[in-house]
Amino acid sequence: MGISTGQQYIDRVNARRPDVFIDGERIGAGLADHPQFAASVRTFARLFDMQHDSEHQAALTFASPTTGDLVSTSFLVPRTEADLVRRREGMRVWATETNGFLGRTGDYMNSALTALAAATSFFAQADPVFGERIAAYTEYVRENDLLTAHALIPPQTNRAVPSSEQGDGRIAARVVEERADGIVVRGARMLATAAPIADELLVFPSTVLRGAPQDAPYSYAFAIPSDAPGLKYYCRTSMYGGSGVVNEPLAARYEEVDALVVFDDVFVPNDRIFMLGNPKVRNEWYSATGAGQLMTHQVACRTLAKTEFYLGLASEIADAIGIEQFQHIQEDLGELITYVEIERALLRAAEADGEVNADGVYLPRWQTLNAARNWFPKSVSQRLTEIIRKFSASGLMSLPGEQDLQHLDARADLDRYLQGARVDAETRIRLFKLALDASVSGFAGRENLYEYFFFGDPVRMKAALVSSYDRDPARARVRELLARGA
Ligand SMILES: Cc1cc2nc3c(=O)[nH]c(=O)nc-3n(C[C@H](O)[C@H](O)[C@H](O)COP(=O)(O)OP(=O)(O)OC[C@H]3O[C@@H](n4cnc5c(N)ncnc54)[C@H](O)[C@@H]3O)c2cc1C
Repeated sequence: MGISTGQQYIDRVNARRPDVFIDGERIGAGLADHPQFAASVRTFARLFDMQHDSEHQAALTFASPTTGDLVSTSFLVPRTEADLVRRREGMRVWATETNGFLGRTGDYMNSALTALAAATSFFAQADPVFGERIAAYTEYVRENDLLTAHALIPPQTNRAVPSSEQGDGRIAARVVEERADGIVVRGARMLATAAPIADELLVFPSTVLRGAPQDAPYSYAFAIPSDAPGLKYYCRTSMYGGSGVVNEPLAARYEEVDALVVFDDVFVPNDRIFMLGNPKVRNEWYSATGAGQLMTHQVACRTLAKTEFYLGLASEIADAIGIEQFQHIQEDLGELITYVEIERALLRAAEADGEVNADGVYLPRWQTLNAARNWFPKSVSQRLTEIIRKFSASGLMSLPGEQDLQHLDARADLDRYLQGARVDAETRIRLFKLALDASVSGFAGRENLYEYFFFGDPVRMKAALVSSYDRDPARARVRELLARGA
């Protein structure tokens, strides 16, 4: 079958029966038409359609190795640097279309699946059958062009103790029964973005939490359809207020729902279980399989597109209200340019310095990507919004609604008093509404939080960076200098 159209994706969303709670309503079907989900579904549908667009098809697709049908480039197993570049070209198209605001485009988890499906030696440590299952599952997702969401971390009840000790061990999702044909899972996972409108939910290990031997019931990796019986989603209130693309230009397009996921005795058949028990092997799920590398490569493409967007937005604002000549404004514009160029350089360096692993997969250089994923959340992402607020100042609040512009009694005042240095009032209002949605609105606040915690807790990620980085050569040079004679 190969690549889906947007309509096929919408039909799938409407055909499913997920158990979804939002704002006091329990929705059992028809999510694509529901006001809380319709906008995000439309955006994802547009991404599916782009795969059929002659302008983008060469970048977004390749011929399936099993059927010859066109499938997403995010499933291309990189064997050479050129393959990695090809993957990046595909990811760049979607990241540019969504300006980096949509974190759950299909290529993110497709990248993880691609690496896991090729990680034969990793799965051989536990049981090769897990490797065979995830390869078959990845082929299923690839050939049917399914959208996957993921849930990785246990609820935040008490971070001072492991999952096995939270609420008598009855809070975090755990295996409560092992049957001949599969497992039964009960409990919760903290958050899954876009899960109610995805086709499949991947319930994989956390990127930062490490399992100890007593965590065996909490140690697993599996996939289920997003409307599997017993699965429930408790969604947060939407960040999109429903007032249209002029008033909420980003939220109206890129709001992704986030949801607490509850497993009420969910049955997972054997062919969808990719790891069971074995916390030690599970701890290396991302690092020893290449999944961490391919996922981070996708994220680095996305965050580059986002940083470029903020550079464009800051430049438009500076020009619109005549502040570009001030030195501190130029300093910030220079900072944004530097971010864009460093991010681009990190991506290229990771690709160029990649290596072929034991399974013959050419992976981007981890140390470079690890630096990128530690650097962006704390140093770059928070500055993007801060710079827009600083440039825009009260312009972010002096913003009448779209309807006021149409009011005959108001129009003359608004045209006069809200014009910019080089733009008319209507253009300026639209630009500043975009700035508001990019820096101050609920949508912007959620994006800030998202980027900060995207890969996990930045504090523990930094600790992992330090412990995994080979500092010996640098330390040896210091010792050598100290030992030198005159
Ligand atoms: C908008 C958004 C979307 C998300 N989407 C998804 C998704 O689709 N799928 C998914 O699986 N996850 C998702 N997440 C969750 C994300 O992975 C987590 O936010 C991240 O891993 C941090 O975990 P936490 O939120 O539970 O924070 P916690 O671990 O509870 O941390 C809270 C605070 O306590 C500190 N802390 C806690 N424990 C320790 C410790 N042992 N050592 C030092 N400091 C500690 C942290 O530094 C932090 O400051 C999303 C998060 C956000 C904000």
